[in-house]
Amino acid sequence: MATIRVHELAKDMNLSSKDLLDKLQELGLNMKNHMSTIPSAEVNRIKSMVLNLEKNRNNTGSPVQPAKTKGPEQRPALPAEGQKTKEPERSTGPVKPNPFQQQTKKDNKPNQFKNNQKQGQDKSFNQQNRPQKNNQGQGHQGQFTPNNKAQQKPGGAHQGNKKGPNTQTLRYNEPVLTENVFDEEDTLLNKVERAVGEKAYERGGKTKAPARKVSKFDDKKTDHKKGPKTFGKDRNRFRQNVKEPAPVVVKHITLDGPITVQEFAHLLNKKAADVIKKLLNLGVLATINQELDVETLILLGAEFGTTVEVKASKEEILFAEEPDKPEELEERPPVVTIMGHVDHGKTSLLDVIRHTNVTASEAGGITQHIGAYQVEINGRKITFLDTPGHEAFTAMRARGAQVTDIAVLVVAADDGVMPQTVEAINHAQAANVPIIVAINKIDKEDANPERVKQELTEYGLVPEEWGGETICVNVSAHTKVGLENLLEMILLVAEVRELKANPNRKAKGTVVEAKLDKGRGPVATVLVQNGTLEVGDFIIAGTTQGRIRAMQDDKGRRLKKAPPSTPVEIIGLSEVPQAGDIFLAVDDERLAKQITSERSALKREEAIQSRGRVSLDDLFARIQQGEVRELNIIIKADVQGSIEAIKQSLEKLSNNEVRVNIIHQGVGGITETDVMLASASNAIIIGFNVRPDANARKTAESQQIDIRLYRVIYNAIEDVKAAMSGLLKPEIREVVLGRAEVRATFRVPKVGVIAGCYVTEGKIARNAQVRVIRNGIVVHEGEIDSLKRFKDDAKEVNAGYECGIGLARFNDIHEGDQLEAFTFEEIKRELS
Ligand SMILES: Nc1nc2c(ncn2[C@@H]2O[C@H](COP(=O)(O)OP(=O)(O)OP(=O)(O)O)[C@@H](O)[C@H]2O)c(=O)[nH]1
Repeated sequence: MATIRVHELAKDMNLSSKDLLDKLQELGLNMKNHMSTIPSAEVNRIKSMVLNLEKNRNNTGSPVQPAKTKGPEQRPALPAEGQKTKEPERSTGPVKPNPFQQQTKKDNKPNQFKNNQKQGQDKSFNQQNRPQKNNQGQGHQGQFTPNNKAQQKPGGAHQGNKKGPNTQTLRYNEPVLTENVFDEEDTLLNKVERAVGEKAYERGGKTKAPARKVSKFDDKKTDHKKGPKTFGKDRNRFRQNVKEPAPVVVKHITLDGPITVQEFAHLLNKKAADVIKKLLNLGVLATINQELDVETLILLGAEFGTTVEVKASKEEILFAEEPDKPEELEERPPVVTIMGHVDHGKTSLLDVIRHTNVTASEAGGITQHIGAYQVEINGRKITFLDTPGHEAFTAMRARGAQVTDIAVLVVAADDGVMPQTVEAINHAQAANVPIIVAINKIDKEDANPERVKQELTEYGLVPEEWGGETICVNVSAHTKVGLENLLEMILLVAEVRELKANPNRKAKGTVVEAKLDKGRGPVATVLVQNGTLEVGDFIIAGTTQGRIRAMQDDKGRRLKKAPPSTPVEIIGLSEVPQAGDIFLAVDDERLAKQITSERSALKREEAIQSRGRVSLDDLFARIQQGEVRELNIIIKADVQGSIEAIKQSLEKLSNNEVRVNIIHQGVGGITETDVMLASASNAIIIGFNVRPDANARKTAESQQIDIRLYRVIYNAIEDVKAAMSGLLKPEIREVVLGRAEVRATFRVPKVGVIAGCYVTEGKIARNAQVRVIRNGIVVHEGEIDSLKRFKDDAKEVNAGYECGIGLARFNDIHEGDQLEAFTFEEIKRELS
């Protein structure tokens, strides 16, 4: 279940986390701190509750809004029970009247509220009054009227006025019913609110209404409107239950993270079987030792009338710092990445920009390679990232760091749009980064910038002069023509984007490059993205930490401070971090060390997250749950024609529930870059007559990317179609046994060609199927005819050994080919 943190919601609502927390507190929602989680499904509802709270406050004159007279300053009106401070763990906070109920129909409110209205005001009434009842803990005969809520506050006996179902008093006196009234919209928030109410009720009321007994009726949809029969029956049952000794009900649990069913049952003071039963009601099938994620625990706790709070890790608290206020933000230089096809002039362009602008302003300045550098144009700075564009995008984005503000796409005017140009466009578009096209080499005779522009339109980049939005600049890295214009355009785009950061806070940024230097130890080039990094700061980056001993910029100058958008080389870290790691300056060393040790826990979380990756196997279920609205696909194939055919057929599969997006396509084998893009964009990869290389396979495995390989286009389309409609049944799955490299070939008379191979991975088994891969493309698939170690037949040959392989009915084996042995495995379909 997706959740959102309080601070994120606060940011979204343009409030400080503290303000929002106060408001939530006021609404009786027990959020402990800005890292507390709110289920996404409740966000809209909470928003409207908070907004209504504001509205009601402003609306002070209205006589029909008694709740506003009970603002936070009126809290003492509620009984000031000592427990609140004595037992913070068990306290659910002051329970305030819910302004929710003061909505009028014309209010623009979420469905939830509309339903509340439909179901009767009793719900809001209960929400409002039960706590009050508890607070007073005295008999109350239910003289409640909407205009007299303030006077009603002290009320709260358990014997109700049963004059009729339409009197709020009646409902007020029937806590059992309140459980059922919410059935239709029994969301987590409702449950939490109820838990809040019940807790208060229990503390103040003379009867300890056992939440467990109440929950007995949970599954019954007891709608009081249906008639008094059910109502009375349940009430009687409730009364009987009241006489029993109340079980110890745990009202609040604080957890550090996920725990098992058994552990949770123990904390709840319940039998594990009861917990498993409740889980079943929630649609979760779990065993006693199964670990439950925090969202499930919160939901489960609510089922038992227990609020579950999950403590944010130190790291979470640290990373989720208060958002900057608009007045604290200052303009920062744009961070630019240069991308493009091989040999189109990226390096030349970067070099000429750097040298022209560096040497001009820094006579004799030494430029050194630190993976990023800054240039100054008309007093304004631009930061260039010197890493290959797609790496900057995918590697860093895959780690959650978005560093680039603008992508400069270099296209050679004499060559036009090429495969890597398209790849670069796809990467930038997937990252939502604006593209400026630099049409390079215009000094060449056969340069044809107009043709380049024409070609670009096919990829959605329509030049400005043709009525589009893409800035295209003609340049030459050789003659330096157009360079200034290009830089000005970068600044223009930066200005439009209003790139800002707060220099007056602790630094946060991304590691761009890192290496181990013999003399200096771990050296990292980092890009400061917010705040100011200073010598002496203690930073953490990935799983490493350390105090910055020295900093220098791309010109080799020692720096004491690095403001936002500055790339600097730092020394002082204990280990080499990874490019793409987010770094953060922290206040003390102890905390930093604690946090790096907490990273392992975070890794576990990442593993859980990667389980959330899209795969064809569970696509349907996830579409049904509303988790997947778009199916991102990367297509790699042996020829362009196949790509087009697959693309068109797949795009046609889009329906109302899910849209099929081909985010990248290309001719050739599946590479690590494809997998990284899939990882960053949560895509699946479809390979047609191509294979992933070793790195791609490893990365796909670790990132849990679904790679589907096909030899028949129809099968690919059918699989996606079946997955989208929940009919996919991959009973048989291919298992790769190993790979061998062909080092030599021998023609044996009457036998055919024998490949002298070296097994590089896994094993080659005699009875396996084998495919011949040449430059990432499958050229043959068939059976092994012979497998020999020296002169002897072998059943299988393991990695690290040489062998001779003959293929059945196939002799066109070349030196350098890869032979991949595979077999098929039956997969038992799990019931879903
Ligand atoms: N005539 C001309 N040649 C250029 C220009 N820019 C680059 N070249 C030449 O094009 C070739 C490739 O340039 P690079 O800068 O290495 O291209 P690249 O895109 O960085 O190439 P990779 O690093 O291999 O991806 C070199 O021989 C450059 O001299 C230009 O503006 N005009």
